[in-house]
Amino acid sequence: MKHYEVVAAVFTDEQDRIYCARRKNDGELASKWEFPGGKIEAGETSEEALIREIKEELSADIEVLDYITTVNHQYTSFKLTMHAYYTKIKKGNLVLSEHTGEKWLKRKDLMTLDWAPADIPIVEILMKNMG
Ligand SMILES: Nc1nc2c([nH]c(=O)n2[C@H]2C[C@H](O)[C@@H](COP(=O)(O)OP(=O)(O)OP(=O)(O)O)O2)c(=O)[nH]1
Repeated sequence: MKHYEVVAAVFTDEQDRIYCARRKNDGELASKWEFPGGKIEAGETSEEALIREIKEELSADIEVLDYITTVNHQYTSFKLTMHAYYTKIKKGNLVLSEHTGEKWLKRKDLMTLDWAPADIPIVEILMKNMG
């Protein structure tokens, strides 16, 4: 069984809305919503991986802020360990290239999306931390 170690970015805007991105329509997680990010490569720290992935996927330079949580999830065809961090855009806007949709949602509305199952514990934490 494959085991992926992944990092995920939680962006908030000035109204404390959270950035959500929809995956492509293929594979086990087709069209599910997620936090942007991806697999950590050999020799990278979580922070380096997150900065690289967001540059690749969304063409933005970011800063990694507070650690949120780590989720372990067993999918049908692979096992996932995912570390989530609050992040901030340093330069540029988020420009979609690999995702098929994006939304900025208030924390209380996060559960209206069809999330990748591994994201549910992160969404629950984000909803509990409502100011
Ligand atoms: N980036 C990200 N990946 C997530 C989340 N939730 C979740 O289950 N995943 C899964 C989907 C993928 O299997 C893996 C992330 O790796 P990835 O984004 O590099 O994977 P991928 O399958 O889209 O890309 P690839 O390896 O085929 O190029 O983690 C999430 O919130 N963000």
